[in-house]
Amino acid sequence: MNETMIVRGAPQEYICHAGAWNQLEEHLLKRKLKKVLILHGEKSWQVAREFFPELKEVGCHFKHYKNECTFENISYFVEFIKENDLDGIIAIGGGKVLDLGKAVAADILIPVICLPTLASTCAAYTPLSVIYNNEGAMVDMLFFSQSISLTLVDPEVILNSPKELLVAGIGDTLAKWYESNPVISELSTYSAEIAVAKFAAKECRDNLLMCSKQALIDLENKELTEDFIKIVETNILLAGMVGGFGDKYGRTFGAHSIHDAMTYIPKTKNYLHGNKVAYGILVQLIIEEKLSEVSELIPFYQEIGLPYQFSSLAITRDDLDTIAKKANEDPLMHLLPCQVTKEKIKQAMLTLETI
Ligand SMILES: NC(=O)c1ccc[n+]([C@@H]2O[C@H](COP(=O)([O-])OP(=O)(O)OC[C@H]3O[C@@H](n4cnc5c(N)ncnc54)[C@H](O)[C@@H]3O)[C@@H](O)[C@H]2O)c1
Ligand SMILES: [Zn+2]
Repeated sequence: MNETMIVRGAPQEYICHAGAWNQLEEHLLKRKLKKVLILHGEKSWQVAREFFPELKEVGCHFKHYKNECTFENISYFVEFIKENDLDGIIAIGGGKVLDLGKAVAADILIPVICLPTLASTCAAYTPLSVIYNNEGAMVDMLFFSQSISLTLVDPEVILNSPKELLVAGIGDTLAKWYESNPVISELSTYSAEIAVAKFAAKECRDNLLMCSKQALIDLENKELTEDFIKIVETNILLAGMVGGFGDKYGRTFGAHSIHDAMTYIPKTKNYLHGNKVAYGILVQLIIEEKLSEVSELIPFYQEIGLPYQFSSLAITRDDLDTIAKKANEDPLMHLLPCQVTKEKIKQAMLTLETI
């Protein structure tokens, strides 16, 4: 293997423990930040505000964002920061608000501090943002040359998040292994970067299969346990490492191609990203003729409530041709080391229905 790979960094500092947010002001002062924008979502702030520490020496401008992480929102907050002469951003909430905070900070090269309120994505780890338009369609993905300055994960805050978002995060993170492994396995030798990505992807799968059930019970009982913290860190930190180190070998392949194709069926809009990706993992495994892995995963899906049949995602047989066609048009689908056709994709979805 002789190709250039880019390792995209972790946050400059990543700290995860109960009460981690309480040291926020110390971290701001260490960074010589004096006046910051506190960017938050609406629903997430209802949960986050009771955990957010009082800042005595640092000036704060609280603003909540609306809609999506759009280019318009990025420009709006860039201007707001310039007008108010602010020197840093604290982004609090789910993946969308963290992505917005990172994109604004990267545009004017000021530090961004991420305080996740969900463990549904690795957005609190990665130096990249997914950009949408106002209608909610994804339009771009921006990679930044600056890392997040600090990620403060307080698992106690995440213990107050909705169960279905953690389940979806588990589905999305599970794909890290099932998508990267077939592509990495094709390489006769691989670099140190890919070795780290592969290790992280395997840890993701092993932790999720081992600890998810208990972590979801703990979430329901609001009990901060080792299993719960393990799942939080798996979805945020380990998931981020797969893409961060694996570069194009750690990105999204088959399962996400199925997900993306499903987004062309409007009635699936209300189903969470991670749920559709989880379904896509099973379709991908059938295309790869790994039926024993499908049989191993289905009891896990049943246990934690991930969908394994298209009917659970409001899809009917009439939609299968569209999904198969769209997925087959995605070049990433064809990075899988087996022949993929639209007939094979459709047949995989039909086979899954019978398992
Ligand atoms: N940058 C990256 O590396 C990366 C990776 C994966 C996904 N993403 C992006 O992340 C976004 C998805 O993120 P998400 O799944 O976190 O969803 P989200 O940010 O849309 O949040 C989902 C909903 O949950 C609410 N919420 C947040 N915290 C809450 C809490 N504690 N309690 C109750 N409600 C709460 C939010 O207000 C929102 O309504 C997408 O835009 C996706 O493209 C980015
Ligand atoms: Zn995903």
